[in-house]
Amino acid sequence: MDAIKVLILMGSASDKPVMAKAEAVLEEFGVAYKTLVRSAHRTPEATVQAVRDAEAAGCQVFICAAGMAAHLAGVVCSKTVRPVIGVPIASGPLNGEDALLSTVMMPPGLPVATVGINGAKNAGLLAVQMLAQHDDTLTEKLLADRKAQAEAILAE
Ligand SMILES: Nc1c(C(=O)O)ncn1[C@@H]1O[C@H](COP(=O)(O)O)[C@@H](O)[C@H]1O
Repeated sequence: MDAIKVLILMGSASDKPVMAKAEAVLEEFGVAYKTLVRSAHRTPEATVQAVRDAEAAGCQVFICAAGMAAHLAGVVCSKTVRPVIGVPIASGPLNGEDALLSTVMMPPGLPVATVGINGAKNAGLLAVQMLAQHDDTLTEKLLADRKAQAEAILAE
């Protein structure tokens, strides 16, 4: 795996359209990332291997997206002490409420920073904010982004 700062994992290729918003944020901020489809349920060994490979490649933050019984973020969290951001995906008959609860309700000792249902954009921004703790250039870009958001509102 080439050097990366963020690994995006998603439980199914059907999650890709939502997760494109996280990829767009990382591209906008110039953060090196990789995206893989891996499932804690369907490909458990490959999921663990992806975490190991990503850490060896310098990964600092994991973003894990899954719908329905969303165990991917929790399993990744069990394999790393890097921050894990969980994105509950709206899929299946419960429209993401199942994924939200199964992602956010981690047992004490294993935190997953969970964004809203389909909150892929915020997951990307949160990853950038984590990386910005040790990167002044990213901090400046985040401040410019907040300013642009405020100006867009005030111009309406
Ligand atoms: N929740 C999980 C996990 C997991 O948690 O490991 N693996 C796949 N999935 C989710 O199942 C949903 C339906 O998947 P399919 O569309 O492939 O049937 C997807 O939203 C996926 O993230």
